[in-house]
Amino acid sequence: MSRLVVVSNRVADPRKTAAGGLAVALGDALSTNGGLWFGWSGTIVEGGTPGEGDMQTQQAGNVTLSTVDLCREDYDSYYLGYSNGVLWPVFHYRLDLADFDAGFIGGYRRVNQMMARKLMPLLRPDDIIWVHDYHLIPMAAELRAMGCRNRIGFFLHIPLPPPLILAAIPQHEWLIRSLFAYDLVGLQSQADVDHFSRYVGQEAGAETLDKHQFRAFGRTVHAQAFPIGIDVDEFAALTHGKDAREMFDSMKDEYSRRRLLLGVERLDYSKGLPQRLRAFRHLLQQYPENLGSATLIQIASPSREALDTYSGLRQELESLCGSINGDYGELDWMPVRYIHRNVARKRLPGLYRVASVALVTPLRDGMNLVAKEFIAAQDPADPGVLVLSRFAGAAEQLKEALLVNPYDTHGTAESIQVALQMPLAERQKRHQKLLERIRQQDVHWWRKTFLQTLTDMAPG
Ligand SMILES: O=P(O)(O)OC[C@H]1O[C@H](O[C@H]2O[C@H](CO)[C@@H](O)[C@H](O)[C@H]2O)[C@H](O)[C@@H](O)[C@@H]1O
Ligand SMILES: O=c1ccn([C@@H]2O[C@H](COP(=O)(O)OP(=O)(O)O)[C@@H](O)[C@H]2O)c(=O)[nH]1
Repeated sequence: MSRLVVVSNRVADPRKTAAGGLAVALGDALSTNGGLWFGWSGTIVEGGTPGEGDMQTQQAGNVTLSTVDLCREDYDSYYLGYSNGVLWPVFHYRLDLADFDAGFIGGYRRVNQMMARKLMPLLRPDDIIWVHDYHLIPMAAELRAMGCRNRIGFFLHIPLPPPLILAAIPQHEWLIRSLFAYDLVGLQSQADVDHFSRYVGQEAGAETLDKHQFRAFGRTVHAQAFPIGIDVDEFAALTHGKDAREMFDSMKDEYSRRRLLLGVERLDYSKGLPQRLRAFRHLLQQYPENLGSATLIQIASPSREALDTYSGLRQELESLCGSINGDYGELDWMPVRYIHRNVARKRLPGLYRVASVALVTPLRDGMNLVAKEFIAAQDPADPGVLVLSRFAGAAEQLKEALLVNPYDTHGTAESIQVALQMPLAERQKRHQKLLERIRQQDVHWWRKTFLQTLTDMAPG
């Protein structure tokens, strides 16, 4: 059997819990059959040389972790600058937040070249290589230029926007041409595949060979949706673990008297947090029976804080939470409990299970694993209700959630009220169907279908 080599910006010990959907899913994918996980170490070296970085290797069970340090200049231009200052906002349809500083692209290319140079000697001829996410789009092209003939697949964890939004990136043509160095390109949703198909047709004159095969730049690439999932059984088991039980026991008394609404995410502008808080304020104003009862716990874990857009968002959010508590709070009840810290993943199931309603209302999201974790953690006899943005990748699958438009404050507040009032029989029916869906396409399905499709392909 071929060895699996996973390449991603974030690398995490699969035996430990990690925040961020990508690290969690890849840890799971690798620990099934073992392999090599290669990427950034998370270390930033002050005063180091651009394009250079020390490499460390360690063994974590059956997974070898090989990671490379980045110098400050590379981190600033590759990670903060191009990946999270250009690609992240544009791919999430936020041209207004992009910083098209011409200096960033040099660092992005330099780090991709360095990563390819460091990875090349570690590769064996029959390795299957699986590259992840927007940080590393040119990785296959760099490896091919160094003579790599292995099968290489790519998975984009974030949305792919429509052609005219993508075309705002000065290097859009080069980025998409780079994707044709892969044998297989995986996307989260059918909407993303449609955008890819339209882009390559309109901007690159690609020939569509069949619904998955596109020919351009002298190469054929296979592009298909592989919606990422979670390990449902592992997550359900976590729900009965010591940490989750402690969390559940400490909360259940209070929330048997009140109603808990829950939001869990990185503090990111793609997650629609200010819009959600405005909808919650509207709920309290419009449906006063919720006063003294409905409580929103909002966990917003720190993320990419060196970028101004993220620190500005934090201020906006804190001001909104403060004003809702100031306007509606009582001595014995505060409507919003806001936590700007990461909560350990093993404790989250206890919180999910106490909640009557989960608010997963991103403005755009590649998938959103929190939505799936919430479903997995519910008690089927008395399940909570998922309020889900129609703009999350997960909405293509989770049709029995209450789908909302997060830009519509009134409509979202009304749906939250419907969720709070939903009769038990309807909650059970919706939950049963949602659970079936996340079981059908879980993280094992995701790994197996992607890798089987890649393995079955003749190397290009
Ligand atoms: O590595 P960070 O900069 O700290 O950010 C964390 C991760 O955020 C993004 O996650 C995405 O992947 C999830 C799993 O497929 C998906 O459910 C979610 O919708 C995406 O936002 C990012 O794509 C990862 O590269 C980051 O590691
Ligand atoms: O305080 C937190 C916040 C989030 N997460 C985990 O981080 C992942 C977030 O993945 P998602 O796909 O929802 O969004 P992303 O952050 O990857 O954009 C999920 O597994 C969450 O359980 C966590 O462990 N602690």
